[in-house]
Amino acid sequence: MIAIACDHGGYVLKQEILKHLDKRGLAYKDFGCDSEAAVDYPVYARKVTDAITKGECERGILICGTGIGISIAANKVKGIRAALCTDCFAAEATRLHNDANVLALGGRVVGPGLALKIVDTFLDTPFSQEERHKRRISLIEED
Ligand SMILES: O=C[C@H](O)[C@H](O)[C@H](O)COP(=O)(O)O
Repeated sequence: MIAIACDHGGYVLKQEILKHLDKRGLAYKDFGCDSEAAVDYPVYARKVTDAITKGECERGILICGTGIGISIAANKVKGIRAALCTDCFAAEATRLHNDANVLALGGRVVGPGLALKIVDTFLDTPFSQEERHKRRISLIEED
């Protein structure tokens, strides 16, 4: 199950991503927002990180205007590894190396064509399971 949320700056791109997930038959929970009316991105980041930390969802997608604020907010939560990606190389690498569990996108940065490729790359790439990457992720998780 994929948790997805956005602020007003990511709303239009989120609609494209939802259509794409529907086409692919992938299950998701949409935690809002539901229009282009201004909202506060930390609130929506928390909805997705809660769904992941509670075990309701395995992966998350967060979208704000730049992807920056919403990824900063998400990364404050222990166990969340949110990666802001603007290309497919980064999306693949962050799954292989960081086992990122949240993809952050900037609705004012990437167009829908590229964004959907980034989403597919993120969702379809497994963690490499290599020891050096596991060790580094453990170090991140230490307090
Ligand atoms: O990092 C923050 C996000 O990009 C927000 O989407 C952005 O700051 C919202 O800006 P505004 O309130 O001017 O639409």
